[in-house]
Amino acid sequence: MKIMFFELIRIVMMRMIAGKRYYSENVEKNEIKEAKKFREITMEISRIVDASNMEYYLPVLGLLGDGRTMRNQFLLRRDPKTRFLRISGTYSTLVRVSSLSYVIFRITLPLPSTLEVVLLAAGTKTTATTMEWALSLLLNNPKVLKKAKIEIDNLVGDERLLEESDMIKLPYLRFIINETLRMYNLAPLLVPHHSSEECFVGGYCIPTDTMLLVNLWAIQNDLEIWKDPGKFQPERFEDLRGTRDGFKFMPYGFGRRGCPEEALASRIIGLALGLVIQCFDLENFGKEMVDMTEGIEVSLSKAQPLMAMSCPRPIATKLFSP
Ligand code: HEM
Repeated sequence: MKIMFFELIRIVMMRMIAGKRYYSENVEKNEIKEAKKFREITMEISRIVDASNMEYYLPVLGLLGDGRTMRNQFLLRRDPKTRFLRISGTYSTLVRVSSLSYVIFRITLPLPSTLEVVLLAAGTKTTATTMEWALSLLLNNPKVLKKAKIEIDNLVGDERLLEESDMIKLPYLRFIINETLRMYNLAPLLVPHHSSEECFVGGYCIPTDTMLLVNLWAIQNDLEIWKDPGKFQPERFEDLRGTRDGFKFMPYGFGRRGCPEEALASRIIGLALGLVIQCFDLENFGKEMVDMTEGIEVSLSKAQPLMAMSCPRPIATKLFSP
């Protein structure tokens, strides 16, 4: 499941950034090599984002250069004629009008932008791994999974697939995603913040130029705020008015430096997870519960990738049969 969710997100991100899929079944042969390289690089980006950087402690090491330079050169290659971002192969005319790369290029001309790399770094692992956690939790809680299935079936029926516009009418699916983000947030310490001037936080004086970490995990699992925080109970979100109700739940951070793609991420996760639930009967691989051990990276990922057994439901057979 981990591989599939990552592949899906890479495709969505590249459609957004470059205006085309990074890989599909009918790509030309010479593009396959580039697609593989791109996949390796996005995996490397995740590793780098998660790792401590020796350069922070010994700045002189920066002079030696590292894989990031190579990565950025590859990702930021632009077509010499059009100057559009080149990730894999040539571009269709669609790219010229609809890709983020085009918009950024128009704004930042003539400087190459690293925003695309930032989006890949910030958006790929967060979204894919949240889906993996959510599905792991559902497999360990079959009653919740059944309830989600009933909600989707009642709304959508068996003649069509779930669509983005349905999301607003599926509160239980939304509660499941919220509960996943409460328990397993990919950014348990958010992103380090920095005080540009002296300020007060919780009564403490924070001098200028201080790095501030917010322990989001502690807030979202605080026994004084949440009843049985270790239990997966999507229903608890029924009583929560507004997502950030008193700042006890803020999986995407808050304020000017909060995640700019909260709406995009929740739509992608909702739609992808909803479609998996709608189209497949899923079971644990083996008799044991899914292993929920957390990895050791800075971002909260699973130590063991999720494996699941899936059987297409009648709706999938009906809609996908040739
Ligand atoms: C489940 C999915 C996601 C989660 C949980 C998440 C969470 C976060 C968090 C906690 C922050 C830091 C906020 C803070 O420190 O106050 C952040 C920042 C950011 N996120 Fe997301 N994010 C997700 C998906 C995405 C996606 C899909 C994209 C892009 C396509 C994205 C782009 C960014 C960027 C660019 C920033 C930095 C914003 C800044 O520093 O001003 N994120 N995200």
